[in-house]
Formats: sequence, structure tokens, C-alpha cells
Amino acid sequence: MTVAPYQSDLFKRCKEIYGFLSDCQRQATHDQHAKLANLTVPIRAVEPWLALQYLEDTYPIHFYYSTAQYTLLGLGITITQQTSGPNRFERMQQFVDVWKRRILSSNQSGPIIKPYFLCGFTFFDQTAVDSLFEAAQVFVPQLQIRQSNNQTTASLNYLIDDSVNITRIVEDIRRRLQTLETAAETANHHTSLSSALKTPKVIRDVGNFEKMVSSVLPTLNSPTLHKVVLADALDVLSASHFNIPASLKALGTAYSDCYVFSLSNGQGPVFMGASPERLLSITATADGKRLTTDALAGSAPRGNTSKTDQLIAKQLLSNPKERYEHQVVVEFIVEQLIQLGLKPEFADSPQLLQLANIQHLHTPIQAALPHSLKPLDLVKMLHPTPAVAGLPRLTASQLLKATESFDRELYASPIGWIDANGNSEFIVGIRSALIDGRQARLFAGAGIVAQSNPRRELAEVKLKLQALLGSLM
Ligand SMILES: C=C(O[C@@H]1C=C(C(=O)O)C=C[C@H]1O)C(=O)O
Repeated sequence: MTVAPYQSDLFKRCKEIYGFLSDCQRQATHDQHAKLANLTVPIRAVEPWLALQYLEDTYPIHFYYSTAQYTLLGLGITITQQTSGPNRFERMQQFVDVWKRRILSSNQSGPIIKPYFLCGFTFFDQTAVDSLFEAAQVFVPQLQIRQSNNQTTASLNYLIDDSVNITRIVEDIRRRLQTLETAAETANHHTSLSSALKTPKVIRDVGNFEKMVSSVLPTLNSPTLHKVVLADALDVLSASHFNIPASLKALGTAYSDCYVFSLSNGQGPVFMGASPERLLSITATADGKRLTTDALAGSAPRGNTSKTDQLIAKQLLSNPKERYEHQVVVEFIVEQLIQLGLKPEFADSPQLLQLANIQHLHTPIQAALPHSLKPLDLVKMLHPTPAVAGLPRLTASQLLKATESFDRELYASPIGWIDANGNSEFIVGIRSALIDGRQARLFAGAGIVAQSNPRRELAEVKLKLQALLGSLM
């Protein structure tokens, strides 16, 4: 069945959709387990952040993930799994593997965008009782909007077993696509959002950070700890509610090289940000699978003029303390990949990743991947890297947990997606904030080594916080 753009003839195609879903139901009955029916439709071009603006009340749960190449918006939940504990990555990979095999896509001649498994993990594998997010959550959305190369598609996902009423599902598809069409049309005609940059009141500042850094320096002079990444939280209160879609748009404009993301827990709170750090991406091609991961650590501000900027960049590249902070991350990642039997490829010296407000030392690391290695096997090995925890990993994680005065929850955690073809991408949830109505808690951290200067580390954290604060609408 071919569905024409903008669903112009979708309504005529209800019979074919009915046929496809009935087929799914027959297979579900035969195999004695539910199937995940997936239907893709090209839709009217709409910016996913705008679609979110119009649909966030209909679908309280959302997942937004945007890069320079594509944007993904997942709305609602068709299937989900949550867990916690040291085996959380294995359990979630099993969930993905089981459901990947149960996907049935409508075999149209148009695009088939199979469902994405959308994933959010907290920094630690256990969460407090009052935690806003699960230690591990993976879900397939009800509605998935994907925009890339000027093409926008909507995929609808349904759980089909022998108890569902196919006629009702066809009706539901019609209704959802109609709502989407209306939203796209309305959104495209009202592009100016009535949202302005917020200048919220600071409720809790990061003034304690300097003291915190000083308190860990003696431990860093011992041979048992080489680096710890300490973070702090800035709490602000605004006169009116923060506007998530408008903030996503603003972040995408200000930090076009970053991964702009948001993840809601369905009850109001939303974790969002613009992270420059990729934990991994896996691309599956006919020749095999390829992994790319980033060692990103070592920071300096951008200069006000191109001359000062170049000077700062040069100093960053040759600063022994920053290079050490960076090298620790490269070596850790390389060792973890070697332990998995991979042959990592990387340059001897870092390059620069220059963002609007800050620049970092950056070493991309690549490796060919055997088919047996799954995305979450790699996430398990890599998270948390010494870019966000420290080295050795366990000692550093224990120290930061004991030292920091807030719960990291999703800050610096793996957030990303896995598709049904084995492609995957996870980022590290830094340059992020937890938004709840008029309140926002912004997070930022810095790598601390024996040579660290507490005042400079505070300045780095403030710089990182300022960048995010400047895009909250
Ligand atoms: C921990 C953060 O950033 C990390 C720490 C860096 C550093 O210490 O130089 C640089 C990039 C990130 O890996 C953060 O932004 O919160």
C-alpha cells in the first residue's frame, strides 16, 4: 500500500490499513504473542519542536532528539520497560531484542521508518524513592515524527494481539493523523511563539562549588584517584512557566553543533539540554557495523576576538593539565573497547570542538563492530566515562556521590535511541536542566585533577550554566 504525502488519500486507504492490521493480528494469534504493528506516512513538513508545541497536551510523554542531520520526536507510549540495578543495560537490550523481532511494518512502496526504541538511563543504576525518572526506561512511542533531508514522516505504532479491535485502531490512526495534519497546518501558520527569554530569579547558586573542589584536592594527590568530575546545580524560578518547545528551538539555534534533547516523565517534569558529547553512535551498513565515540574533556572559554580566541585555543591544546584530563578519558575508552575485543582507531593528539561559548579537547574514536555486540553492551562498558565521573570509575563515582549536594538523576547520563536495524546513538546528558513548571534546575560539572584551581573550575561551571540559562524561554 502506498500512502501519498499529506494523507490526501489516506482515508481511501483505510481498507488496506485494515488488511495490514488484520494480518498482524493473525500472525499474533498464530505465534501466540503480541506484534508491534508499524505504519509510516509522509506528512506535511513541520518542525518537530513546533509539532511538540501543539501536541504536548495530547501526549504527556515525549522524547525529542535533534542533530544537524535529523530530528526525532517520540510521543506517547506503545510499549515500555523500566528497570534498575546493575543489570539494567542487559535487561533493556533483551527487551529491545524481543520486540525488534515482533515488528511488522506496512510494506508500502513509500518510506518505512521502523519504530525507534527511545531510551533514558539515570547516572547511577539505582534511584532514590522520590526520583523523577526511572533508572532505566525504554519505550516505543505511539507516534514518531522524523525529519531529515527535508522529508518529514510520521510512524504510528500499535500493539496487536487477538483481543484488539482492528476497526477501532483504523479509526484511531485516522484521528491521530488528522490531529497531526491540523497541528502541522496551524503550527506552520503561527511560527512566532509568544515566548521570550526568561530572566528567572536565582534560588540556589553554585557558590559552594569552589569549596567542594578544594575538599577533594587532597584525595587527588593520592595514587588511588586521578580525576573526579564534580558537578553543581543552579536552581531558578521564573515568573511564568518555561516553554519547552521554544527552549528546544532556541538551543538548536544557539548550539547547532550539539545534540538538543528533551525527555518528559509524563507528570510534568522535563529533562532537557544541548549536549556536545556523544557517548556512541552505531551505523549499520551492508559492510558491517561501525562505532564512533567521543572523548571530550578539557575546556576553555571562547575569545571575544578571533585573535584572543586563537590564543586561548592554542593554550588549551598545549595545557598539560587539560591534556591530562583529556588523556585519561581517551585511555579509558580505548581500554574498554579493547576489552570488548575491538580495535579502536584514533588520532594521537586531540582536536578542538568549538561551541558558541566554550571550546573542548576532542578525540573521536572509531571501531568496526561485530554483529554480536549490541548498543547497550557498549553503553554499559562506556558509561560513565572519566569525562563525567573520573578515574578510577568506581572510586570517583563514590566520591562525587558523597560530595555533591544534589541527585544527578539524568544529568550526565546516557540518553538516546536504538532502531530496528541495529543503528543507535546515545549522548551524554550534560549542559542540561530539569524543568518543572516555573522552576528549573540547571546542571554543570568540571573535571578535577590534582593541578586544578578551584576558582577556575567554578568559572568553568558558571560558563557552562550561563550557556543553557541564556536559551531557556
Ligand atoms: C561535566 C561536564 O562536562 C564535561 C567536562 C569537561 C571538562 O571538565 O573539561 C568537558 C566536557 C565534558 O566532558 C558538564 O558540562 O557538566
